Amino acid sequence: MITVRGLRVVLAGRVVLDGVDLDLPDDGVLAVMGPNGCGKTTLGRVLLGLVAPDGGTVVGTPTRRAAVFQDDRLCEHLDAVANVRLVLPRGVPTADVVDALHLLGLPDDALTRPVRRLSGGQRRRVAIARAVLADADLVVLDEPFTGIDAASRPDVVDRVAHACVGRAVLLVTHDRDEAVRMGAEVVDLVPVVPRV
Ligand SMILES: Nc1ncnc2c1ncn2[C@@H]1O[C@H](COP(=O)(O)OP(=O)(O)OP(=O)(O)O)[C@@H](O)[C@H]1O
Repeated sequence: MITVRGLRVVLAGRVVLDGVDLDLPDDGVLAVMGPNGCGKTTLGRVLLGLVAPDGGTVVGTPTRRAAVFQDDRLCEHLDAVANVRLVLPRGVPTADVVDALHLLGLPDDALTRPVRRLSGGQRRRVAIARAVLADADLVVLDEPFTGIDAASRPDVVDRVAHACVGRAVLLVTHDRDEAVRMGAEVVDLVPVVPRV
C-alpha cells in the first residue's frame, strides 16, 4: 500500500498540493480527477520521484515504477518494437513484443518505422505498451488514452486494465467512465485555495 498523508508541494512559490491524503493499494487502480491545474500530474510526479514533497509523507512507494506521461517521451529515432524493448529484459522474442503492440492496435506498417513518423494515436499506443510491459509495481498513467480514437478506446482501456492487474496504478483522467472501466476507485482532488 502506498500511503500519502498531508502531502504538500510548492512549485515556483505557489502551493500546488496541500493536505492531500490517499491510499493506493498494491493491487488496485486509483483514479485522480479534478479541474485543470489542481495538481493531478504533480501528484503522479511525486509518486514517481520526479517531484519532492515540501511537507507530509509518502510511504510504501515501490522501487520499480513506470509511467505514461502526457507527452509520449518516446525515443524518436527508434521504431515501436525498439522503444518497448528498452524496458524489457534481454531475450524476449520479437514476436512477443509485436503481439503486444498488435493487441494495443498498432498495425504492422507502424511497427518498424521510427516513431517520429507515427500518428499521435499510434505513438500513444507505443507509450502505453512501454509502460504496461515494464516490470514495474507502480504504474502512473497521466491521461494515457488521449489521442486514441473513440472506436478503439474501450478496447485499449480494457487491455491496459488487464495488463495492470497485480500492480498499483495511479490514473489521472478527466473521464469518469474511463476510470470506472479501469475498475478504479475515484478520488476528486480539490484545488488549493490561495490564502489572501
Ligand atoms: N514546473 C512547474 N513550475 C511551476 N508551476 C508548475 C510546474 N508544473 C506545474 N505547475 C503548476 O502547478 C499546478 C498544478 O499543475 P498540474 O499539472 O499538476 O495540474 P493538473 O491537475 O494535472 O492539470 P491538468 O488537468 O491541466 O493536466 C498548475 O497551476 C501548474 O501551473
